Amino acid sequence: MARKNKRVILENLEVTDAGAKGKAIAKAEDGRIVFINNAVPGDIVDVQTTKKRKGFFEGSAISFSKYSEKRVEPVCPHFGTCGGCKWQNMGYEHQLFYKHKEVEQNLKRIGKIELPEFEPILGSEKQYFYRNKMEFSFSDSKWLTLDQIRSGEIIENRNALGFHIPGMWDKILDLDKCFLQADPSNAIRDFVKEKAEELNLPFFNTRNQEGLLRTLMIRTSSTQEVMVLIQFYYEDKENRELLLKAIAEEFPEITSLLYVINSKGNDTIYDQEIGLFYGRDHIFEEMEGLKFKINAKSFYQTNSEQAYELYKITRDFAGLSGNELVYDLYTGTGTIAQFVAKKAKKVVGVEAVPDAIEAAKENALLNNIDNAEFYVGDMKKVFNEAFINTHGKPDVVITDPPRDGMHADVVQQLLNLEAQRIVYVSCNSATQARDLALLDEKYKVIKVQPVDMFPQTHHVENVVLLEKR
Ligand SMILES: C[S@@+](CC[C@H](N)C(=O)[O-])C[C@H]1O[C@@H](n2cnc3c(N)ncnc32)[C@H](O)[C@@H]1O
Repeated sequence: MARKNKRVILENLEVTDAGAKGKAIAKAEDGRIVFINNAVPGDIVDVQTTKKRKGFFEGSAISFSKYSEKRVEPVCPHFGTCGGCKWQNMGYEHQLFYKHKEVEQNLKRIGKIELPEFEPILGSEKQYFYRNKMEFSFSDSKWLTLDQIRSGEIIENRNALGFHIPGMWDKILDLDKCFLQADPSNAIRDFVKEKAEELNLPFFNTRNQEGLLRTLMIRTSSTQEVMVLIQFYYEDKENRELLLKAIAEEFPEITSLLYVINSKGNDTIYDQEIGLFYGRDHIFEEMEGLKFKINAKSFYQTNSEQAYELYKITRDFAGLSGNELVYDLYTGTGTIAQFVAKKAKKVVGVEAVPDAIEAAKENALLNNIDNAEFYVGDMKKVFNEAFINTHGKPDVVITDPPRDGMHADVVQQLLNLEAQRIVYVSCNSATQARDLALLDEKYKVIKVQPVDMFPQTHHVENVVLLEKR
């Protein structure tokens, strides 16, 4: 194993592409692909390898003999250390180009199906401060940069509140500023850290599982409401209340101040009881007059403005006239279902998470939507003949599965169903391409529209319209 990964330096590589997990791509002299961190297409670089396999290398650019014209100066002081925005050093028009290219290559190479000309990728109007939800971790063992270590300076305060260093479960980057969520996000995070230190509250140590403060979640919304949740490792009522009271006083714009006492090994809150310190236990998002109630555990698309664009494309591709029975598979909290309900006879949403279905039903009531029904279930199990007999054969199916795509049994059931149209929304065009290849037996791809929901990252959403042959 050690031999396999023996580090070498590959000199003078011309970076020609970007894609796979945000890495830049070049070809080594022996023809092997090299996946490179910290480089941009057009750079000429020397690469220190970190991984060596039969068909490829992985590594980081260590010196540059030419800088690409596609480069821009990253705005964030944490670029390069923080794993969040790997493409911040590439102009936005180039980010869009490589996202579009990745979708196209996946659909062509993996799908191997007949494709129409793609719609140009839809960029996000906001390229920074577009997220409505951020989660930060507390740690008493802050990540030190190489410069800090080399300086020999003794850094006594190792408290941090920020993001995990990529690939390091116990090391947290202490953030000065993050460009992903609009104010008051940065101000709240900074204040919480300062106040916690003033109160001498211990930051968490993941390795030893000790310390009081675990995570901070901030949600902002298009209705200008703000939700803040602090996760504690154990109950220390006096200090918990001191900290939360100080936050409430400093930020009157917070409409929902929550806490969790979580003594488990991991810090997911989904199986934990949420405590309400101040305000309501939820905030609202609004889209085209529809209201969506969001609690601490709710899923909601993290780029609200671009989610609206994505949903409009989805509804447009569905081509509804008002008479159709629509299935919305993997419906989450039923946002797409409610978004298309006005234009359909009836919508049936299916989702595996019971809480999400509860929220979908509550939101439908809130929005006076009486032609949408929601059911809990694992698609692979519930999407059967009995389900179809109960709810009817759909005219249109909208499907928005997780990154793994659809289970082969679900695809087979879609083939059996023979709905006139399928609109396939995906956050992973590789698995989408695999599923499209299976659907090709009965469906032709009519339209393809990539959408950028996450500027500065390599992630890309893709909407495909299929029609029955
Ligand atoms: C990409 S999200 C789509 C959410 C929703 N369409 C939206 O725009 O908010 C995928 C959803 O699929 C659900 N899911 C994952 N696996 C599932 C399965 N096997 N059966 C049903 N739902 C599943 C997840 O819980 C998640 O809500």
